[in-house]
Amino acid sequence: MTKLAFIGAGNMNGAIISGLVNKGFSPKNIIVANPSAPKREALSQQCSVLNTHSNIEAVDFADYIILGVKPYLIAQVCADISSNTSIANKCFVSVAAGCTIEQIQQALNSKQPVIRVMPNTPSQLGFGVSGLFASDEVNDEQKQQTSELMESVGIIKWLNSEAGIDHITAVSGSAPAYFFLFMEAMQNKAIEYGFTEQESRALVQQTALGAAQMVINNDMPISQLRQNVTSKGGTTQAALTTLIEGGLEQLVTDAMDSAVKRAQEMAKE
Ligand SMILES: NC(=O)C1=CN([C@@H]2O[C@H](COP(=O)(O)OP(=O)(O)OC[C@H]3O[C@@H](n4cnc5c(N)ncnc54)[C@H](O)[C@@H]3O)[C@@H](O)[C@H]2O)C=CC1
Ligand SMILES: O=C(O)[C@@H]1CCC=N1
Repeated sequence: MTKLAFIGAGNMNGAIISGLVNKGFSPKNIIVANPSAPKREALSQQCSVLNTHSNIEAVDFADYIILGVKPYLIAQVCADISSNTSIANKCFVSVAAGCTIEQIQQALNSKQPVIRVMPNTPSQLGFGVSGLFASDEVNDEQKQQTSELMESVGIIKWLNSEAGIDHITAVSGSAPAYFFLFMEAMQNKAIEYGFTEQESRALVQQTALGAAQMVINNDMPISQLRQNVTSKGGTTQAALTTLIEGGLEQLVTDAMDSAVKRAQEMAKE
């Protein structure tokens, strides 16, 4: 059975672990490493996975090492692992934004198989999106197993180039936060109208869910779904005109370009 070591017990690794365990992946085959106890112990208790303070112990346990620390820590963590234990036959999977395969292999001091995955936090609920790109050293079995792993928490897309990871970061990795910001703004306005915080949240979340379900369950273009809500001269048209004249579409594309640019900058830092 495949054994997984998650390095870092934070938001993203936590979301993937929860998703995997919810889908029936055996928690006995998962270990999570984090230097400080509270997060790893909470995750370990919540998902019944093994935990350790030692990255080395976690690496020794597993075939796949999922690197889920902040990007600026990836090189340090990799260097520490490779100088303290054998990494032969281990496949490294990095979820870090703006951290290239070449940098990871350099830090590991070995042309190790490395797969970059750009997931998102809805993986926790099985609604994730992950972009994947593999180094030349990754074999078919490792590709297959990583596909199965990430497919168990959402949909996946193998990318043709490593640069595609930065694009999918803008499209889906960072994107739950765009929708959250939109929903926060709507919730705040609903509160201003006099709904309670709880009522406002319920109204906004159900509307967002309904809109996503409409997109999922219809073949028609999203623009058609929008038009179906928009009566000529009506309330929706008034609202959309405000959004469009305020530059929403340009803002969204600019925001996505900013995410790509930031990922590219991070790779140079
Ligand atoms: N949060 C998100 O939505 C997404 C995050 N990512 C990537 O996931 C990675 C982690 O991000 P988050 O989970 O948001 O951060 P986080 O801060 O929630 O988690 C990082 C964890 O690493 C632990 N840590 C620090 N030093 C360590 C070490 N030396 N060894 C082991 N663990 C250590 C921290 O204690 C923390 O629990 C980043 O590289 C980010 O680019 C990728 C896609 C989406
Ligand atoms: O904000 C970040 O840099 C990470 C990568 C995608 C989502 N969170």
